[in-house]
Amino acid sequence: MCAQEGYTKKKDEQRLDDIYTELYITAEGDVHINTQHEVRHTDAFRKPADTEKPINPSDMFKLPSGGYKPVRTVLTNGIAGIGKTFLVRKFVLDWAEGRANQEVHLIFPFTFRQLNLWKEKKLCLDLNHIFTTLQSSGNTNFDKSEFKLLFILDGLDESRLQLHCSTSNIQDTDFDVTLSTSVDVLLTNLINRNLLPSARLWITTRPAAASQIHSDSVDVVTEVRGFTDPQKEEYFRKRSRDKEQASRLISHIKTSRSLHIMCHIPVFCWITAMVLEDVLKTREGGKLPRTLTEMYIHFLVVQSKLNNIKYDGGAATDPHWNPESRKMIESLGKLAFEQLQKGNLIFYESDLTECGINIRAASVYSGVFTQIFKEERGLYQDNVFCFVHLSVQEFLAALHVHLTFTNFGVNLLYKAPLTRSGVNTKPGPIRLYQIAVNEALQSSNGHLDLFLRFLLGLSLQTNQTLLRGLMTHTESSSETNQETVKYIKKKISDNLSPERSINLFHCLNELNDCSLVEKIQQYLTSGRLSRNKLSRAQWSALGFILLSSEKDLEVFDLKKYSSSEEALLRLLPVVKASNKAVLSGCNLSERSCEALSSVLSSQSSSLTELDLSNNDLQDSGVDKLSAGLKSPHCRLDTLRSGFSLCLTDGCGCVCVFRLSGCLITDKGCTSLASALTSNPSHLRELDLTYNHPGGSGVKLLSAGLKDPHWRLDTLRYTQTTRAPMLLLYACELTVDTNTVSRSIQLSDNNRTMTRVSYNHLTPTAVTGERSPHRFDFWEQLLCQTGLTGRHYWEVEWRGVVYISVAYGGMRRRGHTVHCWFGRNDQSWTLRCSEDDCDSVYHNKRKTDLPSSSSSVPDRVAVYVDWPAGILSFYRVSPDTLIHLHTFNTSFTEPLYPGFGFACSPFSSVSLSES
Ligand SMILES: Nc1ncnc2c1ncn2[C@@H]1O[C@H](COP(=O)(O)OP(=O)(O)OP(=O)(O)O)[C@@H](O)[C@H]1O
Repeated sequence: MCAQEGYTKKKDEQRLDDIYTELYITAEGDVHINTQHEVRHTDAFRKPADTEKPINPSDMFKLPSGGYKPVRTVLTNGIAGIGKTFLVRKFVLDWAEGRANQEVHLIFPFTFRQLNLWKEKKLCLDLNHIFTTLQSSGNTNFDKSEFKLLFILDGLDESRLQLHCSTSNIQDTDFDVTLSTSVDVLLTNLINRNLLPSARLWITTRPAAASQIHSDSVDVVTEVRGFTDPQKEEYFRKRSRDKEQASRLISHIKTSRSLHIMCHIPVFCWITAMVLEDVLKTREGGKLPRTLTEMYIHFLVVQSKLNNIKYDGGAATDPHWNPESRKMIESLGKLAFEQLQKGNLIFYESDLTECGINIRAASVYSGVFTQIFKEERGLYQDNVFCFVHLSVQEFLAALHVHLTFTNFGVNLLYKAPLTRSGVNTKPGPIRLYQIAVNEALQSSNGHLDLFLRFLLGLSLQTNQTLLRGLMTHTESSSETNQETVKYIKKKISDNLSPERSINLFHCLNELNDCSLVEKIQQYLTSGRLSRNKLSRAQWSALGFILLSSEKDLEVFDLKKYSSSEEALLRLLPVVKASNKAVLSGCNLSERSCEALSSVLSSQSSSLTELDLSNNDLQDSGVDKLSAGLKSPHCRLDTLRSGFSLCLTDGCGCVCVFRLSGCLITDKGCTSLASALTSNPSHLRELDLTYNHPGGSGVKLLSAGLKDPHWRLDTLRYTQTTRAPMLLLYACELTVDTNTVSRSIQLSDNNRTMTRVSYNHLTPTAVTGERSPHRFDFWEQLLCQTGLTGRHYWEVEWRGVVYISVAYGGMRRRGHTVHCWFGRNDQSWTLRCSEDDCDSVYHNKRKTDLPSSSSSVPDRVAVYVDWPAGILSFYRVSPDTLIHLHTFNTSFTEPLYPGFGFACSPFSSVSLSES
């Protein structure tokens, strides 16, 4: 099988096997298509993979969860140019050559591009004939057939057919295969399982069009993610026979972070290879293209130059553009735009003629611009044409709109009535971009998304300069760009689907908008889009934008995106590219440590400072991190677990590793010591404050200090002591008697609260008049003053109690959970029973705590750092504090200390003297 990579005709004969580079493919844990419908949980989706495991292309029809349920329909998502079509071809080739999927007897590979040509034509499925020929038995019942069929439908986003597959109420109809019918009906029935339910079906699509198929019709969703770093290199090495040139190309790409990142998209690799081969020939170094638009402009210029030399006898030093090539780009642009608007990706001779392309010269055109415009033999032997890649059509279409606007003042997107002169009036460049944004947002299958990115990219002065000679004059103003940025941001704030918002982020990136990173942070923390609503693919798209944006990722602060493990795992490449990662208080667990360990041991990681404080990583997590520390690639030289900051030693490569409040004990220390023994040359400073390293852990590490092979010269391991807490932050609590439930008795000058049952109520129990502030069902109370600074208090308890803090607005009336500490988003609570503190609650979420020592008094300390969003609970032993749990959040209102009591009688809390 030959690869059509947009090569010249001769190179078209390249074998697919020779240039095919493995792609990174994953299984989606959820179906992010059809967000408006409930997601169907089949076995395939039920088990979200902990860490993404790549799928082997030949395993496309196996359940990612490893089950044995037969898979009928696989939907493969992937952004433009990520390699879906190549993957399909490779799959078919491997099957045809007997390398994989041999249980399939026949494969029918279709592209929607071809299928569109059959639109409105009546067809009779010739399966009858195929089957009777195949089956000597004469069995015509397809579903009882021993023959396994596979239908591949590539490029759903290119479909112009009327498919009715997006709803879940699919009617079961008997489908008569002997009758002729339209291709739309055939495909609808095939996808909806009415036709050939036992045949396999593989559909590929760009993500925005995936919603055309309801999740009920899909068993497994996979995603093509493009190339990993090693795969990128492999691509360039395979492509170029000249090893030295390949190496130069690779190291050149690595000099630009954004270019290197963009090269995870294969089509971008292809274009980059062509542009850089030219750049490297003509000049060393120079500024490398950074954005998609920039790269495609270079691509166009290189093509024009090559063709001038090849066909017009020109020289390399000639101007890039001459009247013929200008005219040709104008015609091709017109064709690209007009057909894109109609949704056509394949054109007939008449389409070419309409755009001023002389049909007799078409072959010359395709020869001249082989890599842009390709002639294909149609199904009915008509000559049909298409661009070598859809993205090239999208780019030329945007260029056409841009050139028509700057050269002639005509806004092709403006749909107002024509003026007397027959052209649309020009409502100004700002309007042009606004209309383009609106049009792209209105498209149901996202067919204008990439077009919009290119159009906005072309509005930049720097990009227009690259097109000198093609444009009669440039038209760019920073005011227009700012207005457009503002408009896009406003649109992002509207309730858009994640796919749409992500495309708008790409647009901001094309416009070099420096507030892009903040906008993404805002978008995620605003709560409009919770982490649960984002699919893996969408997270990785955001990560990609962050990485390719201009803004330096010096410090990556996870909290600014989402304080969650999910977010960390999805944004791991961003962590890897940052110098410092602040991951404190993000609810991370051992799972994150495993992933971070791989970052630490990665050769390409830039990470030199890592803050993991206030996460319950425990010893098992530290064990995982230690594995990363052992790696010879680890650049870490300071491992820190205290609140204090580590200073760099001026020799670069200093990594601050904070593990404060991470519940590390002797065991964790042993892992760290073992990591340092096998790789002693990096870690210079180790700070284990606010953990519980215990005597033996400290002893092990202290011994390392004296070991001449260890680089470690500072070890900190202080336990949290009470004295400074009491001294600095102690606060006096006063019960707010208006809030006290009627089953609570106050005594000892209101410093002791005891839960009593109604029949034990004494005159000293609260009997005050009905107060709207009183808890009328739950046996709870609040204290008087709302706290907004740093505060520390201690209480002693008996029985079962809830030591809490709450916002003043927490509801008091009724027996709903809204009034119960910890069961709403207005309060946080620690549950202590008999002589242990076993769990914490917030917003109905319960976290179990490991058993704390029962040999210490029944006394609990609470520390609130309101500005930092920290709420910590400790057990109090005579002079140290044993950390129980820390909530990390952003407090939005003053916090009122409170206490709740369970039904066990005579539970009590006493406030300690400060
Ligand atoms: N596995 C691969 N090995 C080598 N080159 C690849 C590979 N995958 C893609 N390419 C290159 O990228 C180009 C685009 O790939 P392909 O057409 O498969 O993308 P696509 O995902 O189908 O894009 P679209 O959604 O825009 O149709 C190919 O023409 C080829 O040059």
